[in-house]
Amino acid sequence: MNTWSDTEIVQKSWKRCQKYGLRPTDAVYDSVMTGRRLNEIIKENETFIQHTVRILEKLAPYIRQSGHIATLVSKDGTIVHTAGDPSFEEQARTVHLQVGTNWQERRKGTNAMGVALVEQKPVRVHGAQHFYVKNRFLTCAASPVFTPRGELAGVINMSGRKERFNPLTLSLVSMVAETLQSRLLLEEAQHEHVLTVRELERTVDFTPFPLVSLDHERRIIRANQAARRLLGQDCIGKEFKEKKGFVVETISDKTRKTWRSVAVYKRERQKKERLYTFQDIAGACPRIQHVKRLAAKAAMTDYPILLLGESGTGKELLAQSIHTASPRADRPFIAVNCGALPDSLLESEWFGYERGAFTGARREGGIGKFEAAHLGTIFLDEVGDLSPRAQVALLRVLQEKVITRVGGVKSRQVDVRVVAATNKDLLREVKKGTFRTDLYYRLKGIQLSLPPLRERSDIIQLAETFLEEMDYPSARLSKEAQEKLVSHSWPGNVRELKSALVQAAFLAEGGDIRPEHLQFEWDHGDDDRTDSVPTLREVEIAAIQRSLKATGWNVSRAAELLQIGRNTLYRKMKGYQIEKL
Ligand SMILES: Nc1ncnc2c1ncn2[C@@H]1O[C@H](COP(=O)(O)OP(=O)(O)OP(=O)(O)O)[C@@H](O)[C@H]1O
Repeated sequence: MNTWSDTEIVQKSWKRCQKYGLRPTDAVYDSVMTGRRLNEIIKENETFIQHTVRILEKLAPYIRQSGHIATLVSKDGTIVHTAGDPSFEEQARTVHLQVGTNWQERRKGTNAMGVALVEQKPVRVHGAQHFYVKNRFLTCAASPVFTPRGELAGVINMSGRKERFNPLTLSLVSMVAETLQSRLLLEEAQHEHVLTVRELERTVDFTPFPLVSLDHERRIIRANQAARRLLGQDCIGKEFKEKKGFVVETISDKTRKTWRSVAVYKRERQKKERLYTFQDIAGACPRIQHVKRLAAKAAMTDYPILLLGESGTGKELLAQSIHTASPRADRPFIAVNCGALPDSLLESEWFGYERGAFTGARREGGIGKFEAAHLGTIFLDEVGDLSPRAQVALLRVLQEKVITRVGGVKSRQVDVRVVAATNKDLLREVKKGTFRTDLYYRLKGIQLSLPPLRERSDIIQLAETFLEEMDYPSARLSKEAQEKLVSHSWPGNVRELKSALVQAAFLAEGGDIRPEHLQFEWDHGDDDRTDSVPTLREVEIAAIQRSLKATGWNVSRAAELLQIGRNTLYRKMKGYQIEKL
């Protein structure tokens, strides 16, 4: 700061003082604040004072030798701390250069502390530049201090007798001010850091995925609740041992010198496109084991297989597993939904069509399901729902092993292995005359029946296996939840079980699954009134319509909501004549 600008700043200050009505020769009115009010101000400036004390301690020998005292001033002008030459302190008191006095320009006229508060820059006021005559024995230099957010925190000042003037004092107060600012900034950064860590800890505790932070020696420094449940409540500080499902990722700072790791629980999701194998069929129940054994044997033959079982018992899963275990494994597996097909589309869908076969047909013609399955396996799902016409068509292709595309004349050989499935009692349909006897025997080379879930002895193990495979690995079944699972009637079988567990694991938020987390679609409790009971048909129609409306008529998603198979839904829609308007 040069003398010229000092002079200019001082002149401006004098003008302000005159405007306030101050006169240089007047007695200065000082009220020295003490007691509670002073304590309050000191408390407000606590951090500021603590940092100043530490810095001034280092400068104490110089300040003492220079015959000055240093003062720290709050942003409202009150001196909140002093340090320096005791011999000068006494004289300083004559003008109340002491803790508790306010040195605002308005009160004490032009002075370095007051002017620095107004101008918010470093300033020197020497001897006669002071407005009040009484203060003219002083030489003072002051610098403002700002908070990390750029707000004025106060002023640091050094005052001495004018004979002890030293041009470097202004630089010194500026340096002290800068050091103070750095300390305030550092402290704020530390606070921020602590807050960020706490915020992070709270947030990660709410995620059901286990998350662990490790130091550079792979010791656990943080673990969320889900991880603590998995690794033990006392895992902090212990060495992290590789655990199945955890993937460790290393994080380093910019210098690449400091680093730590996070261990995230990531169970690889099954690839959707992959066909199921026998390994995917979970269950320790002797009945399911028996079916698996027979199916594995049957896979090696070329006999047709008929799978029987309620909806959601795993018929398609078993059909795919038979294919993948068979010599045809590297050939196509084509699934055909027999219930979903109107008679008018049957032939073109199954046998294909030649170009120009019908209006709207693709130019190049289309390949049918049987041709697509050539040398592989065709899975005829919901085969019990075939119309009489479709039954005839199927019987023919099974007998002759040739197909003719719609609009074509050429016969084509097809070599397919047939696996059919139904949730109907096919023999009863045969007896009723709704299913052809000859077709029944064609399909029933080897018959396998899948047990309904309520008759299986491994519901709990099955549920635990599914939970393990899910994205909520820490969810465990409480005793009471296990009892609820076992006593449920499982109309939707394994599909319903899976869906109920996804919902339960989600509701449990990483904790144990309790009975109230298990919600079954048809579980509405007891209602004793008989007059308002809707018929099952009404309930079904309403549920189907609601699910279709909710999913914008996406049949697959509606079926998921209803926890029934897509095929079953199609069948029900057909039966109840539910159509999109
Ligand atoms: N034993 C099992 N192990 C693992 N998952 C199973 C098992 N049984 C069934 N599932 C699962 O249950 C769901 C329903 O199985 P799938 O579609 O094979 O039944 P479905 O009997 O063909 O049903 P629908 O007759 O309604 O078509 C699928 O998600 C399947 O993976």
